[in-house]
Amino acid sequence: MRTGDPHKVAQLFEEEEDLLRTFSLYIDAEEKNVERMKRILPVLQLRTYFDPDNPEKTLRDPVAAYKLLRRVRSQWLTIVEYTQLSLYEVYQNLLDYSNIPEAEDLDDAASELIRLQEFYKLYPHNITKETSLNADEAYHMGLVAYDEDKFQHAFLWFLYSLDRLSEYSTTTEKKLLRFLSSSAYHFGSLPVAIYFGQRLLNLDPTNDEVRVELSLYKHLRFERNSNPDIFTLNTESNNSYEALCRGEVDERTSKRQRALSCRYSTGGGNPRLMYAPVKEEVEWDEPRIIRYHDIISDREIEILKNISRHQLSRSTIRYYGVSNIRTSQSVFLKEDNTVARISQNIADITGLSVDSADDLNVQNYGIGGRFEPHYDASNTILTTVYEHYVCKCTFLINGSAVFWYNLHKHGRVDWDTQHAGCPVLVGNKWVANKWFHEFGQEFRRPCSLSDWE
Ligand SMILES: O=C(O)CCC(=O)C(=O)O
Ligand SMILES: [Fe+2]
Repeated sequence: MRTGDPHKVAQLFEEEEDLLRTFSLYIDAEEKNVERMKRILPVLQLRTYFDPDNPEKTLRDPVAAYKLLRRVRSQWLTIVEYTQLSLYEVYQNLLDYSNIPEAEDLDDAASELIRLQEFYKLYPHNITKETSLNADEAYHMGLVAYDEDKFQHAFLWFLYSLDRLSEYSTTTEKKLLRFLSSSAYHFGSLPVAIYFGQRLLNLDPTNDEVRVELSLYKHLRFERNSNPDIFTLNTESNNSYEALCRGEVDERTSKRQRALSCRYSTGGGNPRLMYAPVKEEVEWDEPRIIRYHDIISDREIEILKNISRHQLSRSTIRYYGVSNIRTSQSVFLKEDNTVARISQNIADITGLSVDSADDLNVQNYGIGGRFEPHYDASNTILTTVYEHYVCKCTFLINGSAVFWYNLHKHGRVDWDTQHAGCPVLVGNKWVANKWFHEFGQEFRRPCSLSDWE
């Protein structure tokens, strides 16, 4: 179960409510049953009282034996009847059918959080500003990071946990110190490993294992000269996609952007746009990326979301199917009034024919949802209508669309059109894509033999 799937998370809320409600019903039913059983017990006891027999007599007297047999059988039947009224089994079945997160689901959710932390270079205190974690929860985060060999993140989570340790915590200072020391060691930060190892030894002086480890770390300290700073996340970027998502746009980009322009466009004199020209902004020169502002209203966005919500299924990518490269849910919408109006609007603005285009594709990304760098082109031209989207050139703008050609006029792929959907950090993101095909545009975007177009 991914926490990034908004639908599943909403379901879990219902599940939690059901669980507590049925538990309360079950307790009421059991309580009634226990009362009933308590009432029948003295009745059964009374029968033996009024019908006393001693063992020797019963052994001698066949009538007494017969009466005893009858009585015991009747008691047994009563007990069976009363205990069968218990709802225990029914309730157990109910529990079996409920969709409760498994231990692996918790690990997956923690793992997703850690991925986001890595991606956006977030410390535990950054990611827990809104919702803090207690010592046990933070300890679990640390364990998952540790298992994935992400020792710096593990260390920072164990430290966070240590800070929040209380009398209610299940995890202990000893456990945390042990993991802090060991994470620091694996990260290569020996002085820190020694510091926490020493603290642990002070707390637990008879622990020989710790003593041995500590002397190993001390020994190694003199052999190794680099001691990376485990407290500070490395913000130097090695991956431009991640850096762009974090908003670390370089100076060159912003200079280039300042030169770009903004205007009202009528789509080359399209009558439908004469009185309501569209705000057109050139956001990038090569490839030419144009943003159309306010081309979809909040109301239309709501309609698209409502139509799509129940039809969404996990997005796929060509040749791979379902993949972690693209973790959204999506649907190609059949034309209804709103969808048709949006398509027509896109056609008017771009001057392209929508007849050969794909249906409007609506995508929803939950927390952590992303589409890693890719090309859309296999003879397509892309328009994206979106909410909450960070692209190469700019930040999210609700209700606007960006447009670019994935293909040169000479028909080959423009390799500069690689793009991505950054992992969602809070809330969820909706976008809509309209992919045009090269065929059908012969007269609107004629091809060219020039290598420069
Ligand atoms: O979700 C995004 O922001 C990008 C979507 C995209 O590139 C695609 O679906 O091809
Ligand atoms: Fe794409």
